[in-house]
Amino acid sequence: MALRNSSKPKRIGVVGVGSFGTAIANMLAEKNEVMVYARKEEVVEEINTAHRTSGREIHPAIRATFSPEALCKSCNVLFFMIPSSAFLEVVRNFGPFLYPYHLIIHGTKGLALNLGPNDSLETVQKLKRNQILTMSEVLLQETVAVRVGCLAGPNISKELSLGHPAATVIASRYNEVILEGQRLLRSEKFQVYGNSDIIGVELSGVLKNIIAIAAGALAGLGLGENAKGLLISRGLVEMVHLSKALGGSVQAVVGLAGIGDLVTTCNSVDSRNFTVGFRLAKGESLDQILGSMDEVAEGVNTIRVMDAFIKTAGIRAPITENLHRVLFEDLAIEDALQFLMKYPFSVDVDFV
Ligand SMILES: NC(=O)C1=CN([C@@H]2O[C@H](COP(=O)(O)OP(=O)(O)OC[C@H]3O[C@@H](n4cnc5c(N)ncnc54)[C@H](O)[C@@H]3O)[C@@H](O)[C@H]2O)C=CC1
Ligand SMILES: O=C(CO)COP(=O)(O)O
Repeated sequence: MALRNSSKPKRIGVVGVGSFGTAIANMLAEKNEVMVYARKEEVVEEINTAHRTSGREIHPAIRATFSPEALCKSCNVLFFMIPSSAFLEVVRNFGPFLYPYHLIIHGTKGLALNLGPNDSLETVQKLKRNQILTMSEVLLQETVAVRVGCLAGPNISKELSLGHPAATVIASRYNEVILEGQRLLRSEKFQVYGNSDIIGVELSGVLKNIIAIAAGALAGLGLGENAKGLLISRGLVEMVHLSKALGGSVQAVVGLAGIGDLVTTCNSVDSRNFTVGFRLAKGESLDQILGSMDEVAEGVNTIRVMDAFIKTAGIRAPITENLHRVLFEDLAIEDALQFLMKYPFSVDVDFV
């Protein structure tokens, strides 16, 4: 089994040049040779000649390829920066070219399903834990890669691209993944923390999107900062319970990837999840909103997945359950809010 590829110095690979992939590739390019993968030939051409794509500047030193094989041969470290809806397909395309010496860090804040070939969320309706995969679980299940990590934290890509100060968490069971992520990304403007609870950190990034949709809805209804404080604190409690039920630690949720990202996303008009909630509250339908967005709002699918899990696990997650009704069962946002205000939350903090 090849554990290390010791040939000449390698580039750092980035898979996906959307909003977040571009921001991370540009940050990596400040101190590393970087190669990005895009599936479309014209996007590769545009990056290599004009150093831009979709209106975003690409660091002139970055090279692009549309070949998974070329990327895997050129790079020992790969950052997967694609939406969860495409993650399995992309990982399967890369699988034949990945070896155990590859170190992979993903930045995806969504979930995948592990169902039979003829099953879907509609047909199964209830989900057990082993039918839900975080992206690190997809990587470990689908490839021979071992040293896998995730990157999560309050990292709105637009702000990263402007060079505003920020921080993230690299989580992995392998300390060398954390150290390598820190070495590659840390700068005067970007702090990188480590955490060994990769599942807890991934789930923190995934679950805060649900609360961000709710925060956008509160803002859209013009309900003020007291209501937002209430939502963020109850949302944190709900994130802890859901994360624990899925195998994450409390410690991960109360860290940068949990509460840090929760506060950022619940306050940012640049958050796609916040925007979905805001526009819903302004009267648009979910289909209208998703049909007009070019970028992914992971929280919408996460609410579907978590609602199906909640039903099976027998836990209560009133914010998620009510948002599910709003998004998929035509409950009015105002009625969901009424329900939540009458919900008998009695203990302030019940997880420490
Ligand atoms: N944009 C942000 O501020 C942040 C995003 N994230 C997470 O990063 C992930 C990606 O988000 P964004 O970059 O914002 O999304 P995006 O929608 O801007 O870009 C997604 C990229 O994936 C590519 N892609 C989609 N399907 C593909 C396929 N089948 N094969 C190859 N490439 C494919 C697209 O071409 C595009 O380059 C999401 O899970 C998101 O939650 C995390 C932190 C911040
Ligand atoms: O996760 C993010 C910032 O940390 C980005 O949030 P959105 O996906 O809602 O834009």
